[in-house]
Amino acid sequence: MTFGSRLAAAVGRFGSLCVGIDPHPSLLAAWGLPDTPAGLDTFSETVLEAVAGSVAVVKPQVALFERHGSRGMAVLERLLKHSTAAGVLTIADAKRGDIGSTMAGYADAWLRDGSALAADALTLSPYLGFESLRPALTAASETGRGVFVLALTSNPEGASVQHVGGEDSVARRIVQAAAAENDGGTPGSVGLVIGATAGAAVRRLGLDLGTLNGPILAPGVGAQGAGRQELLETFAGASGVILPNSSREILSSGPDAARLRQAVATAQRAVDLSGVAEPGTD
Ligand SMILES: O=C(O)c1cc(=O)[nH]c(=O)n1[C@@H]1O[C@H](COP(=O)(O)O)[C@@H](O)[C@H]1O
Repeated sequence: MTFGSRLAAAVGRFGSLCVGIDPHPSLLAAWGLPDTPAGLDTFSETVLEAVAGSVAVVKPQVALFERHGSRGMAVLERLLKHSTAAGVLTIADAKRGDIGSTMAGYADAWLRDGSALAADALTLSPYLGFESLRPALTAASETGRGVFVLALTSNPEGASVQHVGGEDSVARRIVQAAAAENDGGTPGSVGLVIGATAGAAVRRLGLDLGTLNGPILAPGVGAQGAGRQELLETFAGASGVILPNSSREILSSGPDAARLRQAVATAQRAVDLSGVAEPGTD
């Protein structure tokens, strides 16, 4: 079964919220945990336990494991395995992108069966050229995994690259290139990352999100200020699954499991777009 189909099924069951597992040093401190691999492990397992059975997908932020070297990455390996065992899909947020020959190494690490770091999907940066991502696209397609390619990121600096080109902007080309990877039938497994805060740019650059036939990861909910209204405005023209991601806002309610669950439920309600009229239709 493809990632696109597995994701659609999981979202149908649990809703579309993606919970980011971002063990920032400040959050570890707030939870009374040491900034060590053991602290990361307790943090990650507590979040997973709180969300298992109620969310479709988690997104561990790789940098925050990598800063602890091999022992941090071992914690991430365990988290990926335990998430799968708990029936929660994983998006490894590593934002990988390299020249083709060495991109194959990243693809083997994150998207191949038997790799200790294999996740259900991986975030990719296309700014060495979309085609340089081919080894990851191939590995994902061969193993039933997915990718999320950065198109319009939620940080203000992204505009200096992604908005370049006017009507034929860099972001627009990324959207078109990703859409070309997804055939029209089953839900595609080549997704995009578009910040939930990027609605004005989506409109100004004229991005057509209706033809992607793949999922869109939408970080920026909560700590970065986006909510239901921003999601509606940004993704009014989209047709596939939208995965709003919230990390710090949810995580700051830990370490108490009941409070974490409550924060997840609150975020799920905030991003639930079902039954909401589209802007301008009321
Ligand atoms: O690829 C991402 O996930 C990502 C892309 C983007 O444009 N903006 C963005 O914030 N992210 C990630 O989404 C998460 C957002 O975290 P919070 O702002 O704490 O909810 C972090 O892990 C970011 O690295």
